[in-house]
Amino acid sequence: MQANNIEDGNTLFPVFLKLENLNLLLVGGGNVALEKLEAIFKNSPNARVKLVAIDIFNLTRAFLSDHKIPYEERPFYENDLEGVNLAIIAVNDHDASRQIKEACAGRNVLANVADTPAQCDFYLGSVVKKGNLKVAISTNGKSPTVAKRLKETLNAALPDEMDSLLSNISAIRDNLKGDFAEKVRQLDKLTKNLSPDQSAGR
Ligand SMILES: C[C@@]1(CC(=O)O)C2=NC(=C\c3[nH]c(c(CCC(=O)O)c3CC(=O)O)Cc3[nH]c(c(CC(=O)O)c3CCC(=O)O)/C=C3\N/C(=C\2)[C@@H](CCC(=O)O)[C@]3(C)CC(=O)O)/[C@H]1CCC(=O)O
Ligand SMILES: NC(=O)c1ccc[n+]([C@@H]2O[C@H](COP(=O)([O-])OP(=O)(O)OC[C@H]3O[C@@H](n4cnc5c(N)ncnc54)[C@H](O)[C@@H]3O)[C@@H](O)[C@H]2O)c1
Repeated sequence: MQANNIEDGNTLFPVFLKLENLNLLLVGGGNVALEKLEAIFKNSPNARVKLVAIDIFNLTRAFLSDHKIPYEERPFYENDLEGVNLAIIAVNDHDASRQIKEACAGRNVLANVADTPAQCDFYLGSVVKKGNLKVAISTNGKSPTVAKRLKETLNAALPDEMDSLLSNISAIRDNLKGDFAEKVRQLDKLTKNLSPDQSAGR
């Protein structure tokens, strides 16, 4: 089954993962592995990650030490997938990359294959974060650079007060009385001004 046919429009289904509850294996210790580590730990500081790479670059090694991430400096072995839920394959050898992806598929481990978008079960997104608010952007693999630029635009456009707004609404939400429909009605009314169409809501 093809995970994502990038020729037929954007069929990706976005989700937000709780990486502190999942085991992630990162294969590769070079520049891309470091970028993926930075992206993971910026979002999920308690992510459960281990890394395996033949050679680990100094900057990657420093990041691993700083974040107390377990690693082994050797080639990938299939046993590395024991207990693993997700894998990111960031190696500079296409044959090895494909073989590691096949090993993942054989064990139902979802894999991101950094050198081959067509083989990815999931992509990483470009992430805008304002406190509790998180917006993830994907261009369906067409242009990560455009995703990065959109991130910068949204980051500038979203007010910094977004987090206090979320905290206030969350407190109100916890104290709402009534049945589900009544709660939805009250929350829609309270947040009406956030919609560009201010007549929206019930
Ligand atoms: C969003 C972000 C998340 C992250 O990595 O954290 C991310 N790439 C980022 C940056 C970035 N990546 C690349 C450049 C160089 C310029 C350029 O090529 O545009 C830059 C820009 C830069 O670094 O400035 C090169 C590149 N990337 C991929 C390939 C392979 C290929 O396309 O064949 C190549 C070519 C390798 C080569 O030529 O050798 C593939 C993927 N990169 C993705 C995500 C997935 C699709 C996301 C989507 O749907 O939009 C996907 C498919 C798989 C994946 O990696 O998950 C992060 C945003 C940073 C931010 O937010 O600041
Ligand atoms: N998806 C993205 O965002 C993105 C961005 C740029 C580049 N890329 C692609 O990602 C790949 C990796 O790029 P890089 O700059 O990190 O390369 P790199 O040369 O900096 O690092 C490659 C790493 O893979 C390791 N490795 C190779 N074979 C291995 C094996 N069998 N088992 C364990 N480790 C192994 C090496 O030891 C090294 O640590 C390239 O193919 C590149 O084209 C992807």
